[in-house]
Amino acid sequence: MRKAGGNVGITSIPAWAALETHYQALRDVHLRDLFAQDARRGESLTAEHDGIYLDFSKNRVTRRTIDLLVALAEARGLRDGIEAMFTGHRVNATEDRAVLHVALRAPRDASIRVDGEDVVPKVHAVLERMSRFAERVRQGEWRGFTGQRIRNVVNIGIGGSHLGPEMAYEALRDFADERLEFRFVSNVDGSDISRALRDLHLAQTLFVVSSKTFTTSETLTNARTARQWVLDAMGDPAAVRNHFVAVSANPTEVEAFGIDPQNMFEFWDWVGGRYSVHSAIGLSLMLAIGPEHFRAMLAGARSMDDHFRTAPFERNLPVLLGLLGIWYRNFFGAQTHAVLPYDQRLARFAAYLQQLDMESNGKSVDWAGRPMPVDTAPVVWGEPGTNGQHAFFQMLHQGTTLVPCDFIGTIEPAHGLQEHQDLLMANLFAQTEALAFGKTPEEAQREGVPVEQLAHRVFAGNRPSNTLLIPRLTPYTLGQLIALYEHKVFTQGWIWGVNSFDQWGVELGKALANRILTELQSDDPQLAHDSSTNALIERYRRCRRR
Ligand SMILES: O=P(O)(O)OC[C@H]1O[C@](O)(CO)[C@@H](O)[C@@H]1O
Repeated sequence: MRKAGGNVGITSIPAWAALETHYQALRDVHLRDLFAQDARRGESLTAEHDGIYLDFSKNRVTRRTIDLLVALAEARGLRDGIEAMFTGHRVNATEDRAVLHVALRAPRDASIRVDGEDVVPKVHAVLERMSRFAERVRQGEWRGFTGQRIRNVVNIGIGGSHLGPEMAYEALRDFADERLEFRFVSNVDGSDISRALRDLHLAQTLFVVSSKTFTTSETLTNARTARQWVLDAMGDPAAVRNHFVAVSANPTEVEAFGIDPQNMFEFWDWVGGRYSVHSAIGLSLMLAIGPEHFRAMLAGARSMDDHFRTAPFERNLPVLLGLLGIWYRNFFGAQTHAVLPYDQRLARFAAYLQQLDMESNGKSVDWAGRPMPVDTAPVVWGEPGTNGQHAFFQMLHQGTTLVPCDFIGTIEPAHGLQEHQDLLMANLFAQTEALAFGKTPEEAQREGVPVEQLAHRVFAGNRPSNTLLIPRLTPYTLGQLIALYEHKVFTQGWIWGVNSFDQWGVELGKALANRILTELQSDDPQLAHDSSTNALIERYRRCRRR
């Protein structure tokens, strides 16, 4: 099969050269002029799918830019890449694995084969097991060891086994069963688990240990601590059965940890950790919002999957977001990308996207191991509006760095405070307008700004943004939003020609930490690191509590 981005270096193809030339002509054109030249720009440079509206008119592009970017996607074989992913080809070439998070939301009657086996029935079988289990806990049938009803659920996981469920739980709390309390523990820093458990009654607490590999040291350390506390509280190893379930792709390690495989919910090596929120990794979320809402989230993601697979690139939301990202990263040299949800419920969305984007495309070699001739993943970051406006927006408006932004707004809130909502949305629209159009010295002077302050009080503008509007934040629309960004990341990775589905870059630090851990816990003076690391270890050893 063809690999990501074909075999020719991205900068050597005519589509890239055409974009270079076009960039030279457009780089100094102001958004003010682009809007002045086309009165309908704000309506025409938009795209919509199933209620999700994207306004990309406040980008430094013309229709021709989009055509050239689409031509780049075509030249890099994106259409084939999408088909390869959706049909179970091993697009994760370095790990020789299929990439099938889309199978997690495939309808029951679909068929997607990996090594000749249809994976869709397996997906639905696990979903049904999860649903039965979630209902038993929510109805109070699944009890703690001493017979008490489960009131607290603690998800223990990290990275993809944490960020997705935590983000989605925060987003969808309005749909959650209020009789249950949810906590998400990830950091190996003991303050995380001790704070999470401090006020919980362990006899009423269920731990969901989530780890694809079930070898991740942070998760296993936290899970061992939780297990010990449960054993101390209940005084009987049999209590583990009532208080611990696992979500994993590794039944052997789950059993070795002491969790009955009957209490394990499975997913598979063709689901990447950062793409796993729709798998059994979503169990804690399902416990919170219930199986029906969880299935609605899958349906939303499926709607975006179908759109990504079939819509023409110039109207394809994930493809457009991906192409615009490439335009800024590779032609304007933008180093970061801000994601700014004007919805407090999406407070963890940027953190979730950081892993999705940066762990996927933060690569400096292509799929064949050749050095990348162009930059790949930007630094993804962000905070909800309007909070960010009172923190870092100064830099977005007047700093020396170009930061393309995605603004995400929800039209209808879940609360009835319409005045708050109008103010929130007024701020969102105002920010995108201010970033794009700025304020000229003449405008500032007309407002009475004294000449000596003029330089400080003008806004250059021409700072690009996308605006995404969603009708309501529901399980369905959250599913759409997650799939939108998953496919944006795929689009970029495929066009750049990197493998978006491995993460070897996290291994070196892990291996060194294991070695240093032994050294921290021994008095052997022999240290063979660099002088800085040696001195830090020695200082810690001298001062640490014994
Ligand atoms: O689910 P696991 O196997 O515990 O891994 C957790 C996370 O660790 C990573 O492997 C990187 O350290 C991520 O890709 C993954 O989401």
